[in-house]
Amino acid sequence: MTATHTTTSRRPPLHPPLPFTKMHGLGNDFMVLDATRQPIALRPEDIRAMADRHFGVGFDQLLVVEPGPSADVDFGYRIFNADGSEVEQCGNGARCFARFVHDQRLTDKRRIRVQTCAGTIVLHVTDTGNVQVDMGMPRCSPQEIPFTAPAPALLYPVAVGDKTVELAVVNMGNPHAVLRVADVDSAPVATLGPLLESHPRFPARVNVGFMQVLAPDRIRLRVYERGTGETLACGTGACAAVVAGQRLGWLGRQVTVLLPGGPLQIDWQGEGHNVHMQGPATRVYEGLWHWPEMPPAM
Ligand SMILES: N[C@@H](CCC[C@H](N)C(=O)O)C(=O)O
Repeated sequence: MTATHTTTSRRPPLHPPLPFTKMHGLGNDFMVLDATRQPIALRPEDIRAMADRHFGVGFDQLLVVEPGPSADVDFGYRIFNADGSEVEQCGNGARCFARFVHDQRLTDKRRIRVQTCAGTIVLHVTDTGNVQVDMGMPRCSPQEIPFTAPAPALLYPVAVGDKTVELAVVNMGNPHAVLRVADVDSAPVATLGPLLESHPRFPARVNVGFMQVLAPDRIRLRVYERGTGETLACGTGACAAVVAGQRLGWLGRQVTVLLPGGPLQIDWQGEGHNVHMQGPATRVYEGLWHWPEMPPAM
């Protein structure tokens, strides 16, 4: 999919409506487009218009299903945040992706290999309709996040305004910072989230997770997502929190992550292993996107 650039601010009047499916994974919601049957060209401003919760469809991320770019994968998967930025990975989106390609009869395979900007992931549709995702190997060195630090560590002090917070960093295809808090209900997600998201030590910006450890196999988590704001659930955020918590000795190998939208099961057998996630994927409705008339340039 390539962005189009035009010299006029008005779309051609007969631009056909675009079919889409609205889906969610534990309340992290998506507009899903099928670009396997027709090419779809969107500009960041189109995505922002679609994402608008009052004037558009409203979503946290836009997911685009594309033909597999090579013979060893079944599909391509592109992801855009509500602010129009393209991102490398989306865990809840991956589960909805699997459900979508089944519902649309694009494949009948139970094991689906998908190419993302961050590499290949493998999705497995279970008998119960849940989806298991092999999210690949986490990466934790500062340059892989990317994060500016003098040397690798498990926790980094980071100055934010007049405070210093301690955080772990994990790349799950996309960048995550994880902070441990005593109580997620009172955690400063709305204030610290955006400050860390755009902190100069994270040159590609970052998703910020606030984790409350209830037991070695149970955490609560809220995530302020890069390019979107706080969401009801973040799949890669859940994986990153479990990886960070396990490396720090706080968590075991199988953890239930309680997000505001519901629970995810995360399994990480430790260094050198891939992270596995399991959870639901829900179709909400099918719709047609009618291109808005753009206002004339002022
Ligand atoms: N909601 C997602 C993550 C989406 C991308 C993220 N906002 C980013 O910018 O990296 C998930 O479920 O993983």
